[in-house]
Amino acid sequence: MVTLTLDRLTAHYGRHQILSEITTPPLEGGRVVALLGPNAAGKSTLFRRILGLIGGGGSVRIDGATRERPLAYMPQDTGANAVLSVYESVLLARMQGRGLKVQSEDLAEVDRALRELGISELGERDIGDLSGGQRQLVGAAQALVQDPEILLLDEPTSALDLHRQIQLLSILRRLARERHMLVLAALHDLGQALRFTDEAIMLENGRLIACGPTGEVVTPELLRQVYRVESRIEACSRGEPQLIVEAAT
Ligand SMILES: Nc1ncnc2c1ncn2[C@@H]1O[C@H](COP(=O)(O)OP(=O)(O)OP(=O)(O)O)[C@@H](O)[C@H]1O
Repeated sequence: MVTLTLDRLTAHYGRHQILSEITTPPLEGGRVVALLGPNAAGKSTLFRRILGLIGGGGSVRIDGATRERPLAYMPQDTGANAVLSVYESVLLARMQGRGLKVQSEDLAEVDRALRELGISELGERDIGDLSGGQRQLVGAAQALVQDPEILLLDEPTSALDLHRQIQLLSILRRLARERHMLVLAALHDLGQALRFTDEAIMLENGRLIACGPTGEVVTPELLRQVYRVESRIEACSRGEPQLIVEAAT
């Protein structure tokens, strides 16, 4: 089983230190982990640091990976390249690190990723012509098609309508279980984090404030401290925890 462990990880932009000594226990494959924290807390910076796109101290340890490229990443702004069709862009993502010879298995994986995300009918469209939500789903397909052992998603649901938010989070949870994949997703919707993620990491001002089972991280006390909101958590009629936010303080 793959694990990702962060050990005293720091990151800086120029002379500005953004992350201060982020340490986590091993985050295990098969789980969905929410990366939480207010705007500018350092979530995107942590992704970039894990990927080695920016420098800093400490270490990122990946144990138990069986592939040469265990990580796939979906950035917050997936951008668009108007000269590619959706199908081509997802195939290109699939071929990263696999050379240029496209095998039938690669085409099958592209079809599967598009189908999983319910966007098969967009295959022929230019990605520059898509809506923001459609583009975000294509970004998720580009990451998923790499069949990673660790999937990093920076606010994957921010442009999606409610149906697609729930659909994507459900798919991620199912694929994490089926493929023994670790999913680390930055989310702003703490209610959805409570419902769809197993564990959570809470950042504030570049510091790790809490890390553990989501129900132990998303608490009224911590939300008051970190998000400055008054909230309560109640069990719904099915017994699942629901976050009710009453006021910003
Ligand atoms: N390229 C950069 N150069 C300098 N500072 C940066 C750069 N990118 C981000 N920062 C700063 O680093 C801090 C953390 O930003 P980051 O994007 O990691 O936060 P975030 O938690 O992802 O925020 P949000 O929820 O708003 O997306 C912010 O103060 C931001 O202004």
